[in-house]
Amino acid sequence: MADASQGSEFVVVANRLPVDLEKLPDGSTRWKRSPGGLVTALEPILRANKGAWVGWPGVPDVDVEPFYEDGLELCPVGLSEKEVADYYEGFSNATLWPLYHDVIVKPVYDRSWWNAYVEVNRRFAETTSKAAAQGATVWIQDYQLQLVPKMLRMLRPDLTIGFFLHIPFPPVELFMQMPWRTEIVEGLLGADLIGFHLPGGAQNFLYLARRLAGQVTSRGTVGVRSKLGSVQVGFRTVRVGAFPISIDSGDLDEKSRSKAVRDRAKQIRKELGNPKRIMLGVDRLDYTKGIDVRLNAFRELLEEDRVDPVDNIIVQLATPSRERVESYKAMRGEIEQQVGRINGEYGQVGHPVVHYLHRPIPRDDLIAYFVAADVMLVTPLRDGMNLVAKEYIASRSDLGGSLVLSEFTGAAAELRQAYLCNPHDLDSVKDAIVSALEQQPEDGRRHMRAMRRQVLAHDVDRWARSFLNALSEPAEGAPRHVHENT
Ligand SMILES: Nc1ncnc2c1ncn2[C@@H]1O[C@H](COP(=O)(O)OP(=O)(O)O)[C@@H](O)[C@H]1O
Ligand SMILES: O=P(O)(O)OC[C@H]1O[C@H](O[C@H]2O[C@H](CO)[C@@H](O)[C@H](O)[C@H]2O)[C@H](O)[C@@H](O)[C@@H]1O
Repeated sequence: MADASQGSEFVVVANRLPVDLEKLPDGSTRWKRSPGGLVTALEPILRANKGAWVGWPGVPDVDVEPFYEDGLELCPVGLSEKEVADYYEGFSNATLWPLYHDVIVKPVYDRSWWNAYVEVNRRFAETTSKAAAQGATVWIQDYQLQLVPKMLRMLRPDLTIGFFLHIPFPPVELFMQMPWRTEIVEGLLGADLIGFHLPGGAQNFLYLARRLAGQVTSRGTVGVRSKLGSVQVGFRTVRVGAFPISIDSGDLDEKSRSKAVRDRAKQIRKELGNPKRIMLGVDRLDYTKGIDVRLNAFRELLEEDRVDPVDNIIVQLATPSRERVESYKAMRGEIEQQVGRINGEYGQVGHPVVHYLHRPIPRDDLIAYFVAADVMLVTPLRDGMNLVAKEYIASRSDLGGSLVLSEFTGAAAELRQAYLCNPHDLDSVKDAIVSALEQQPEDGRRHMRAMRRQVLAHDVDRWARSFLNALSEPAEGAPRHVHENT
């Protein structure tokens, strides 16, 4: 820590540090960038605020002291092999993740996973309590740490505590399945401000806080009364609002104009055999992302002769994710089978129609892929925001390309000029793909210009400032509960 005796004035707390420790075959280790949009969004904010980041170093059974990496102050929370299995893979990603993403796969409710979740949340709260200076601002991130706000408040009542949920907050009918629903709502209510991507999530939470308040009161613990935009917890007011996250759009815009990225984009097209149209998917390999949906839509379009396999190809870049969770293992197998089937039926020797990579791509290379792609395919069944859609738009400084975007992403609330589709309706996805492929250049430029205005004006810095400004306002201040587009 910068000054261990005093702690930091600003602390971000997230399940993962922005870097993961990688163990190499020769036994040595190195730090590499962590996967996912949360890290993409928060890293520039922490750099700008010169704060500390509390998180897990990404591998089990390592004990690392606080350290500096590339100018960031990092405070690791170690997890044992069993805690990774029960807290991260189990309760976070086989219980909460599917429950909060519309139960696309069935959530597993397991008491020993819940116990591990409570224990690890306690450890995060304790580490944060030591890292934060007197009166500091602490910003807790995401579903893995929903109990930390209350635990931290009990340890350090002097702190200002914000919480942001990066995934959808489910409607009451789904959330009520959760055996530990009251504990989770009470955990979140330890914060001064709770942020969601969209007003719908904030409304769902307010409704639940109100509903579960009855149970809390009747059990004789703290009474909670909610109104639009805020919840009264004893003498404290907890504010609840919508803050749609974004990206460092200026940086992507600038990089996309560089000669190096332009040249690499041309080289990518050449490497792919200079097809007429390149469609691109970029995702963590997650069942929420609808990678199977876009592949099915493409296969049917080829089958129906609506798309020519010589002229049109898909590149799917998929970062490995949560590989030991059963539903992720199964999905990987299914997607790889789909890719094999489409290539077997429609590819030529040396000319597949689906190019699939199961690995993370270096950042600059990724921007070059965005620049090279005629159509970006973003088809999640459910997604809190989806930063990839915004990254594609920010990278199209040439006003080229078009975006096929699922209505079930947070990004769809802002990117209204995309070819919107319902991923549960394959015809809708197929029609959106065909419209995007056949888009007239002048229409494309108009759509792209409008979407770029939105993404460039609403960048990650603005997101963080609006959340942190609201957090620093006195609790009596007007409740924030508006999406900037609504
Ligand atoms: N194959 C990949 N290689 C490199 N980066 C990737 C890859 N897939 C996704 N990413 C990055 O990870 C982040 C994903 O964020 P987002 O779309 O919000 O979804 P999530 O956080 O659920 O993974 C983006 O910054 C994106 O560029
Ligand atoms: O840490 P992992 O288990 O490897 O997962 C990576 C991250 O995935 C999720 O990202 C979400 O945050 C994005 C930014 O707000 C948002 O655009 C996206 O819709 C979400 O899915 C997860 O919420 C993070 O905690 C993970 O770090």
